Amino acid sequence: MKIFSKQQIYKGDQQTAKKQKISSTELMERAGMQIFNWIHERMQGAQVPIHVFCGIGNNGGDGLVVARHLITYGYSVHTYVVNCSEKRTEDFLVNYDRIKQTTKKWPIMLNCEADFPTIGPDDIIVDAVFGIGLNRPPNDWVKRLFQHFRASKAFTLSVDLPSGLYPDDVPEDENGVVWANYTLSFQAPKLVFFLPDTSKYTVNWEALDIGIDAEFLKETETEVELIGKNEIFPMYKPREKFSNKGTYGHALIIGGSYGKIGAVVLSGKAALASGSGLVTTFIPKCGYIPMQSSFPEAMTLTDHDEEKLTDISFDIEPTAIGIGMGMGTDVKTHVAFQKFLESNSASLVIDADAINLLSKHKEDLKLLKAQTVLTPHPKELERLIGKWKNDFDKLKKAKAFSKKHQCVLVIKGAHTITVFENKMYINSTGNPGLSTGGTGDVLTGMITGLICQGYEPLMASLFGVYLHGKSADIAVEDYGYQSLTASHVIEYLGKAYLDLFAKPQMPHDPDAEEHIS
Ligand SMILES: NC(=O)C1=CN([C@@H]2O[C@H](COP(=O)(O)OP(=O)(O)OC[C@H]3O[C@@H](n4cnc5c(N)ncnc54)[C@H](O)[C@@H]3O)[C@@H](O)[C@H]2O)[C@H](O)CC1
Ligand SMILES: [K+]
Repeated sequence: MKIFSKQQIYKGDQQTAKKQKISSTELMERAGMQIFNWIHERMQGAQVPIHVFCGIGNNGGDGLVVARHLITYGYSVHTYVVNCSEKRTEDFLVNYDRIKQTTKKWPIMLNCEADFPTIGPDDIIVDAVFGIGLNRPPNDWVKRLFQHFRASKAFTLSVDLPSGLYPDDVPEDENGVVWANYTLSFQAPKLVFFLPDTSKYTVNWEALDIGIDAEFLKETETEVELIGKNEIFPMYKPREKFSNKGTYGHALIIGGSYGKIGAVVLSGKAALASGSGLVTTFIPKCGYIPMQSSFPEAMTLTDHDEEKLTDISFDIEPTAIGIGMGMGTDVKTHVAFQKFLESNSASLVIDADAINLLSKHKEDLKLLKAQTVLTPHPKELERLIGKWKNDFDKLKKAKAFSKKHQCVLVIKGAHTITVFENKMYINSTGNPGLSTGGTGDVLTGMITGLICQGYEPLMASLFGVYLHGKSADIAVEDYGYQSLTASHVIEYLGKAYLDLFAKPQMPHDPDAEEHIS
């Protein structure tokens, strides 16, 4: 699913109005009507007080449309105008007139803290104060209004995005933002729903189809995409009938040190379970017996050093190599890694200590072949690209790094973001059960295994990250967040593959569109 920038959203509105020969007021009516339908479907006329807070821009206009329909359907509605500026938009004014013609209970003007209404914990707040047009922090009294919402504990439904959130920046003050239970976003979600700094402002989100011009949606190239089953399924490469283990490549997993052989076991098993035809592991000598006994499907090569990697040489021709898990950063290991990079010609996935070695010796980065995949967690990323001011700065730096070194950066997190040159892909699967040792090793193995089967490194990364999260989502049903382990993610990989063929995700299936951020 495409995630549009603020400028693209405004352009899409204009193009829609022009192509469909409707006014912007009619588009607002459609948007507000969708929100009303969503509420009405769930509330079925229940007489719970609904407080609709409207700003003075078009987000406020949407709020006035919602309030008008709620009033017409007999709900218990209190409408307020958050009077924070004199500059009302035209469509706000049209809808301000319309609501005054619908009810004698006109919207109440809020100008300062003394005007705040009492909101009960069982009431509902509709937050339509600011949308994507916010261009400066809200006034102090408006910030206090947002804190008043939060203190009330009422269910808060935000229109388009939680007020006080910019679509393309991080707010400086978390008290200046509405903390929503649910956000109904028009047409597509916003990038801020997925970033660590800003995802906390809405527990759930859903995108409502407001009929934006289909050609605009199809033709507009976005910088950001949300990756779900609809995007992943077309990438899937079916297994051929007349195939053998050689058809699906040979993965080589290089890593481990004394006490950290398990990381390579997990990675190798994940490469195999993702479908690689053959798997060889390359580890220090001390890991030979544990590896052979715990992972009989793998072939094993060893370094001549007992406890660490000092000389990465082998006489096999792997299709793809995953390197770094449990490897340590010993000086001798660094020399071996550097020599390996100089001579390697296979596709490469770099993880953990191999990333740390690259961060420590930035001159080695020039040894990376185009489309090398790096899979850092946030701390490893910081060592690699330097500190960032906020998530947007992080993404800017990550894009510059990817462009400079022509590599695929898989930034691991609650919503893993894969960056390649100027594009960013946000993963939609996974859960907090994945916050446990070894899951990163499993991901590296999976991406390596997918490259072995002929997936391009970027596709392998997107597919791997998706399947890894999906496997955890299925496994968590049996194990719960606390007990989920990296081994379960490998064990359930088959179910994650099968899920690709389960009931297709319908574009308008409400279950499919509800998301926890
Ligand atoms: N396709 C769609 O997504 C549609 C979206 N709609 C809604 O329109 C808003 C965007 O409306 P806009 O008028 O551009 O801005 P906002 O309502 O978000 O509000 C900002 C408003 O207020 C001024 N302003 C900005 N910052 C502040 C501030 N700190 N204090 C006071 N005033 C401020 C600014 O000048 C704006 O005028 C979008 O989110 C949707 O909700 C359409 O209704 C339908 C199509
Ligand atoms: K809002």
